[in-house]
Amino acid sequence: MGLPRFAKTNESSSNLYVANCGPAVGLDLDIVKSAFSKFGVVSGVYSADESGTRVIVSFVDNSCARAAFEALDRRACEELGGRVLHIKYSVFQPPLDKVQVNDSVPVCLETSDMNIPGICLIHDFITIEEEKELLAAVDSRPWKSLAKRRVQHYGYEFCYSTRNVNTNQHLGELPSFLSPVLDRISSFEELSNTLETSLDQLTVNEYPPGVGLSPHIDTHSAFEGSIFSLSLAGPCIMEFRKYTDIDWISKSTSLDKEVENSDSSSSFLRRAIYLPPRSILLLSGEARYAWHHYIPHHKVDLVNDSVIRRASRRVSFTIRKVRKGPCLCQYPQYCDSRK
Ligand SMILES: O=C(O)CCC(=O)C(=O)O
Ligand SMILES: [Fe+2]
Repeated sequence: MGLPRFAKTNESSSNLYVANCGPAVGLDLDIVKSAFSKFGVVSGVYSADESGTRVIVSFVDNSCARAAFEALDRRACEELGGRVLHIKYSVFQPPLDKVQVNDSVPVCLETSDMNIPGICLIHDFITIEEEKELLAAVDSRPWKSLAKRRVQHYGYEFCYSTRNVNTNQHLGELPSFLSPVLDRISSFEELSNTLETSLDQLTVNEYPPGVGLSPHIDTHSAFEGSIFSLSLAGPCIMEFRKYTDIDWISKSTSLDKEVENSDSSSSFLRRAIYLPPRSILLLSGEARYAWHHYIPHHKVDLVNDSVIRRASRRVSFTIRKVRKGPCLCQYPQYCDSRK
């Protein structure tokens, strides 16, 4: 993919066009990112053009971009070798034929804005060092290739054709590299409140850019209680849908299906959340049992007016508890144990 297209603007925005810094003057994009990160979460830093001396710094939030603009425009920036930066606001101009954006649903940054009971996102749940260790651990183990992504299963194998697990085939205890994550889950009140029994299944997913997951509810009869999803290496958008007037099972497509069902005939509530790397998402209660979740198959997402490019990969750890009996949830219309 070429350079993302940005245009300068006088209006406040979450993207900054920053002149007089960049790789051509010895400032790699990650150094620029770290200098601007003290003003808030930077979702990406890109070369603005081929010069190597002009970059775009995209923040997740407009107010952080404004703070950086006010602190750094036409001033010498110590962290960037004392260079005097010239900053303007900038807007992303997607080439409409190429970039698929998440159409009209606003993307929340916090689960408290989503109005879905039972959902909770914790940012920076693990450190950069821990993230590196977890990635090294899974990369030293064998991956299984699916059509578009790679997976690993621990505890129990998840079977994609039946969307269930064979409880008679225990693969063994969860691996020791997961222990710090499990301990931290127990130490967070928001997360451990919903946990009645110990987690015993881990699915590791590796998504290349442009690959997502079709809308699904994790099978009620396969997993009980809460589901945790830890994001590593790259960000994504996760969308949630609560279907209101259709047979739910027709929407529970295979996780690997490339094209989403046409939804023109059904109606559903829709929400979206930005999942940054190192965050953990808890789905419990209604969020887990009644809402479909889905990762759009995009290379670029728009989070409000900020452009977020998917990294070279996103790795997720989905941690669950395998169910040994029928599901007795309060959401029978979404429950395969009642069909
Ligand atoms: O990648 C993720 O965060 C979610 C994976 C997921 O929904 C699943 O494995 O059922
Ligand atoms: Fe899922």
